[in-house]
Amino acid sequence: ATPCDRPAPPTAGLSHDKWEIDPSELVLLEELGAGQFGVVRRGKWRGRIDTAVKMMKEGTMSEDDFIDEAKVMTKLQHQNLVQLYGVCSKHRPIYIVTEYMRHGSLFNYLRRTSPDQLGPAVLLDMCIQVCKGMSYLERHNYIHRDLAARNCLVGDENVVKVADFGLARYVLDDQYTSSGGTKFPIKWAPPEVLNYTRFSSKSDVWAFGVLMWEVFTCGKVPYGRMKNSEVVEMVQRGQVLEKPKGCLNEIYNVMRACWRHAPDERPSFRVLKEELAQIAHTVL
Ligand SMILES: CNC(=O)Nc1cc(-c2cccc(-n3cnc4cc(C(C)(C)C)ccc4c3=O)c2C)cn(C)c1=O
Repeated sequence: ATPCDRPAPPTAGLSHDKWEIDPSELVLLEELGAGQFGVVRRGKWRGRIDTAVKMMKEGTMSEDDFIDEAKVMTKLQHQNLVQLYGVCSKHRPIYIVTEYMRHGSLFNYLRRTSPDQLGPAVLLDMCIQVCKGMSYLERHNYIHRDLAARNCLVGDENVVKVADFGLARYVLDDQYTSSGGTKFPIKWAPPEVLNYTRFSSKSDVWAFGVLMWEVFTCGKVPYGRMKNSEVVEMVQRGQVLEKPKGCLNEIYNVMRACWRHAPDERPSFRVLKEELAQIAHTVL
C-alpha cells in the first residue's frame, strides 16, 4: 500500500478503464428516438445523473475501433459539447452514455418554437454557442464530419451543444459513408468532400455556414426539395444558399465566408467566434 505520507502514484485508480460504465449503475427510462446506431433512451446514472443511452444495434458500428476512441472522446470537455460520460462495452449491445439535453435536436427545436421566441439575438447566440464548441474541437484537431442542426441539442435557457462529433467514422452503413449514398449529408458538404471526401476543420466550417442558414430560417431544409445531384451541381458551380428572410447582411456575409470554394480561404472557427461576437455586441 502507498505510505499515507506520500501522494498516490498517478496510475492509481486507472487500473479499471475510467471510461467504462457499470451497467448496474444505469436505470433505463423512456425512449428518446432512434439514430444511426439504433434506439436511444433516457437514463439515470448513479441514481441522479440524467443521461442519454445509445444502445448500439448489431452491425451498425465498428465497435472495437469506437471503444478505442472512447478514451479520447471522454477527454473532450466543453460547455458547448454534449459530454460523453462513458461506455458499457462488457456486454452486447454496447451502450454509449452521454449527457442528457432536455429539448432534443436544434433542428426540431427551431421548427417547433414560435418565431417571436426566436429573435435575431437568440438565433445569433445559438450560432455562437455551436461555434464555441466547434472552436474547441478545432483546437484539439478533432473533426466532426456531420455538423448540422439535427446533430446539435438544446438544453434549458436556449443552451445549445454539439453532439456525436467524430462518430461518423464508425458508421458501417455505406449508404451513409459514401458520398454517392442516399444517407450522405450532401447539403452540408463542401466541394472537396463531394469530390474527394477530404474532411477537415474547414469542411466543418462549410457545414457550420449551412447550420447558420438552418438557424436563421428557423429550421428550413437547405436547398428545399432539390435532389442531391442538383445540389452537387449547384455547389460545384459556386452557387450558394440565398440570404434567409430578415437576416442581417453582416450575418449572411459570415455564412458566405464559410462557403468559399477553397478550404483555406474559409475562416477558422476561432476567427468565426470573434466575428460573430463582434456582430452580437455591435449590430444587435
Ligand atoms: C427530448 N430530449 C432528447 O431527445 N434528448 C436527446 C436525444 C438524443 C438522441 C436521441 C435519438 C437519436 C439520436 N441520434 C441522432 N443522430 C445521430 C447521428 C449520428 C451520426 C454518426 C450519423 C452523426 C450518430 C448518432 C445519432 C444519434 O444517436 C440522439 C442524439 C441524444 N441526447 C444526448 C439527448 O439528450
